[in-house]
Amino acid sequence: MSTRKASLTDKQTKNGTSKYVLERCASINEYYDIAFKVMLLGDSAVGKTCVLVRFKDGAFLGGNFIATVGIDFRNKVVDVDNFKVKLQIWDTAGQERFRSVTHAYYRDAQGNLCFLYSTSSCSLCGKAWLTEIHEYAQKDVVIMLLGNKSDMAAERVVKTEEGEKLAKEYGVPFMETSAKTGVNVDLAFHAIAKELKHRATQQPNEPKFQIHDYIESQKHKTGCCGLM
Ligand SMILES: Nc1nc2c(ncn2[C@@H]2O[C@H](COP(=O)(O)OP(=O)(O)OP(=O)(O)O)[C@@H](O)[C@H]2O)c(=O)[nH]1
Repeated sequence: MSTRKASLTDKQTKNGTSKYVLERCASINEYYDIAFKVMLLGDSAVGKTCVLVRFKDGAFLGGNFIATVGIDFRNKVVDVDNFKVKLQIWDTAGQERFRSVTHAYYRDAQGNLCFLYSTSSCSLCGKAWLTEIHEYAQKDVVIMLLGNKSDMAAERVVKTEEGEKLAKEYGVPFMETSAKTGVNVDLAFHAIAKELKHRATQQPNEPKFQIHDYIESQKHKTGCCGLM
């Protein structure tokens, strides 16, 4: 975890009044209070890159599938209870041949989003990834299980209940996402950001943040599509 504040500079406006302006570069993403690293894990083609692009740019990468080579990352700053939380999100390659590259990044990540594939019969893939997280990641890493491609109802093989059962077995939250429609994508990242921020700033007498309850309350509040 690292923290940084953009510097405040006292500047004169045209009418002589002074006001604070944030000194920052071209991107608003430069300013944040606290930062965390989050890894996206799962088999090749489950949709890790597409979910990340949906969250970062609000767009869907359709068309030809181009597999990630090694590892890539993107940053996004989200608002959590008046805190600017920067998520540095590592998009890992799902292909087996890059596994040793991925292993090297586990120890620095505070959050892991583990992807299931709702349209593949590989319901046990999620289990393999969760086992791997327990082997390589920090002990207190925040984990979430996602069933992506929920929009492909006709091709669905893994049932919602199977994802829920697996998540319950490992004591982690579960939700179904779609990079195509955007369903629950923002909610997944916001929930992770909120949990990480609470853990980092929680006062001894403050109640623990309940990520499961938060997800359920937001799902109901926002209907089909997660946080707007
Ligand atoms: N219908 C639908 N297609 C999706 C969704 N997410 C991803 N795809 C498609 O699935 C394919 C694989 O998506 P990627 O995001 O590249 O998969 P990945 O998990 O990053 O794969 P690797 O880089 O090999 O690990 C692409 O053709 C996407 O367009 C989704 O939610 N719905």
